[in-house]
Amino acid sequence: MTTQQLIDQIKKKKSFLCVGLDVDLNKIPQHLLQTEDPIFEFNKAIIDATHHLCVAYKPNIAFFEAYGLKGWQALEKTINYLNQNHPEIFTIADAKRGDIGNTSTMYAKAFFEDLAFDSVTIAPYMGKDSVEPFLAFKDKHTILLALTSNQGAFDFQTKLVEGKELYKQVLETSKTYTNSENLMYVVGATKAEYLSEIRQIIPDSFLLVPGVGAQGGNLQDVCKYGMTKDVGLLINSSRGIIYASNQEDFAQTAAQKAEALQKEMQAILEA
Ligand SMILES: O=C(O)c1cc(=O)[nH]c(=O)n1[C@@H]1O[C@H](COP(=O)(O)O)[C@@H](O)[C@H]1O
Repeated sequence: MTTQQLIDQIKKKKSFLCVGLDVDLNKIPQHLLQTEDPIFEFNKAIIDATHHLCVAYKPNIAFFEAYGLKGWQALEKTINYLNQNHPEIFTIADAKRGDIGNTSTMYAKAFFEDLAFDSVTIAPYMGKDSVEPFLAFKDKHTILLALTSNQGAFDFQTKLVEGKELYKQVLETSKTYTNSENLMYVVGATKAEYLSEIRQIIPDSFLLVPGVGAQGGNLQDVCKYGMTKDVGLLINSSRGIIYASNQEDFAQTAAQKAEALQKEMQAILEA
């Protein structure tokens, strides 16, 4: 998917919501456990109930890998279901990969070609030759971890390296990579106060912003400091939406939570 197609979808739906699919069999409604593929059935129900309210889905690969072969098959069914039924929706493989060049190429093939995701999250710390293999894919997007939502972000990312915070070095250096127009970045919603400075370095790039809801990040602050003329934001919520109910009404309740966020986004876009 091109960035322009994503922007068009945001404008049409008046939403920049990304629903995170972090499926935990201990948290999903009991009745789904009787089905042949509880992970896929859960995702399908959530997608059917929320696709008109969001512009992206982000399956977190850990939650599939944890269930072995069945988990990976459920991931494949989920991305195929999205690509076949909702091709306009932006898909993110939250895999946080990155390795030496030839290995990164294989990761890129796995997520961009075999599974046909639009984007994948990547850890930047192995540098240029670990990121560029992902950037080589046309109309696919590489979402680099810049300043993450968790407390551990302060261990390294905000530390000064040659007089500049490491996450700023990541932003600046990544702009020099071949095909850097295919880059997006992760900035946690819990780090909204850093967004003004981040926008000075990457004024137009899309940001994937996790951490609203369960982690306490604030949507209004993120938009105030991080929004661009083309919105430039994908706000992710996982647990706050998909586990709002663990009863038979789970998909309907998820849709209510998604709609509340979408309405908040619409109000910001129309302000
Ligand atoms: O790359 C991510 O998506 C990510 C980066 C980050 O800094 N913080 C973060 O929470 N995430 C992911 O975003 C999702 C957040 O989930 P909730 O806190 O349940 O909304 C999880 O899948 C995390 O792995």
